[in-house]
Amino acid sequence: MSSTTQAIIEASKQHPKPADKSFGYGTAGVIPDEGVRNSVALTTSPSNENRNLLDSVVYRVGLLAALRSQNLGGKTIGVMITASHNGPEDNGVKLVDPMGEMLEASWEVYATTLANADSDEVLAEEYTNLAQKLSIDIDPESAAFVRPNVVFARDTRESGPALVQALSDALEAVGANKTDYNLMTTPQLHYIVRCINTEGTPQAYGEVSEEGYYKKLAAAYNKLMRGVPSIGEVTVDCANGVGAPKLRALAAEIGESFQCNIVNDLIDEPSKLNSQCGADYVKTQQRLPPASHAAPLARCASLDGDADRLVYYFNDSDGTFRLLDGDKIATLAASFIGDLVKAAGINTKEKTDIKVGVVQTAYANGSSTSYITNHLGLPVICTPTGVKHLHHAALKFDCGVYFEANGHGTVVFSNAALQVIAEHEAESPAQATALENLQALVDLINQTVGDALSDLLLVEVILAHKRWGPKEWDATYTDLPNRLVRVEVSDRTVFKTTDAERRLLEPVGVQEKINALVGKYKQGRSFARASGTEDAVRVYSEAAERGEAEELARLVAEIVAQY
Ligand SMILES: CC(=O)N[C@H]1[C@@H](OP(=O)(O)O)O[C@H](CO)[C@@H](O)[C@@H]1O
Ligand SMILES: [Mg+2]
Repeated sequence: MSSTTQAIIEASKQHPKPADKSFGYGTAGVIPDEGVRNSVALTTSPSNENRNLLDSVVYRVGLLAALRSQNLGGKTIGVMITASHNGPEDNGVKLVDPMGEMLEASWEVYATTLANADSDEVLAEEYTNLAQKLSIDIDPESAAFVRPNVVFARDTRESGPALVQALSDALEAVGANKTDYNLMTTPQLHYIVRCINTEGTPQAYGEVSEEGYYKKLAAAYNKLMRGVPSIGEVTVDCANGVGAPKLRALAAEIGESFQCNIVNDLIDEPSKLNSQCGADYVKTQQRLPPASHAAPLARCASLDGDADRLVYYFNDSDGTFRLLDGDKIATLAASFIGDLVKAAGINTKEKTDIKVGVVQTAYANGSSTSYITNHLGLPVICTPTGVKHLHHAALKFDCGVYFEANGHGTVVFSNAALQVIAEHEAESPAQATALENLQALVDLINQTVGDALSDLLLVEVILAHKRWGPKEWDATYTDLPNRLVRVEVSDRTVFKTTDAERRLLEPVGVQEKINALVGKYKQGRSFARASGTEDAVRVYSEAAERGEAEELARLVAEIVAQY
């Protein structure tokens, strides 16, 4: 047995895997998937149970992060400890690949294999097998040994520090270089990883530090706001999570051109995380967080617990709540960028065409899809749920705008587009201004992953440029009434979909029944798919009238419930 495997076994004894538990990789690229966490949270001593459960998972993910780094010649890999918008007693861990993307999908199975190894010895064996399969030399004494580089951070959850210890123990066992970035938002860690791996290259993404992140965003924001009158304060609900101190630091760096009123910033009270606040609360409850006391027509936004989701909303003059979700953010961003590209004169020259496109999931409101296609004249791609799918599809465009309806998304530019934007020569002062704005926009947007802080600044810039309040933004198109229902079934795995999850292949015959129902409703659309994060099937429906959308959802849910 090598000294490394011996060290792995020794350290693993401090982080034993709970018997009778198995772990999976969820839709969000988190292990364990949210279903496992949530079911654990129901036990009598939730936080202790959770901590024990995840301890072994995080230790093993640490081993995998090191292997991933070695497999990529020593490139730096990121590990983020967070459970996002979920309850404070939950936690999870995600890996970040070198360019700041989520872990390549083919590696998810390795994560699952290591996480589920039954004993310390089996774990060491699986680790060795994996290293062999990937031709990685794991002996630090060997000449071919590549020292792994791993950086990590956590959100504000109480279980975070103990899990960081588990991670750290794994990295030490395999002789990795490690840097602890302590508290960070998920997108900040993605930024750091990309900066490290591109440092000193023509693609250098920014200064490798949290300050560097603030400086980059602040400079871009201030450039875009030059000569643009302020549209006043935005109220931001930070879900009582890590986004609060980070937004405050960002706002301080920007200065007076960005006015925000931060609410729900109690990070010293961990039980308040995502409780009665945050992007998920607002989206699912369709109401203001009780702590926000916004005046009618005042702009409000909510982040989630790790600040990678953003939704906007306002109360109309008559008091009705209006949500400006990820679809509205995507359409706003796509139209603004499309206009800038045109105004910069880029698309008039055949060779330097920049094709802007939008990526959505089946949960995007049908009205948003029609608006993008018919009004903005831009192509739309629909992918399965989960940002890893959207991000991948967005890379097919020169400029790909992707958002899930729940507010997770960003804009990605291809290298060719970046080059055109950097080198294009403006032919008039108006073109020059548009071009400068486009160049600043590239810096303002966190292209590694959906980033609530970066997206917030993006929306603020666009609204200021358009001189729009939330009502004008909301008026761009009217959402079709819709309904999302959660149906508990005995085995959700029997629901198999195709066509970006919009149609069921199995159980056989169910799709035909859904089709027959949908046909009866004006502008009706409905689909059912197994959730990747909860033990349930989700049914979505929309139709021209509220009552019809509700009825359609109920009837489709009844069909699903029979299985
Ligand atoms: C309808 C819906 O909102 N689904 C969410 C939810 O996935 P499900 O697979 O539907 O449970 O959690 C994912 C992770 O946060 C998120 O990416 C996705 O949008
Ligand atoms: Mg999140």
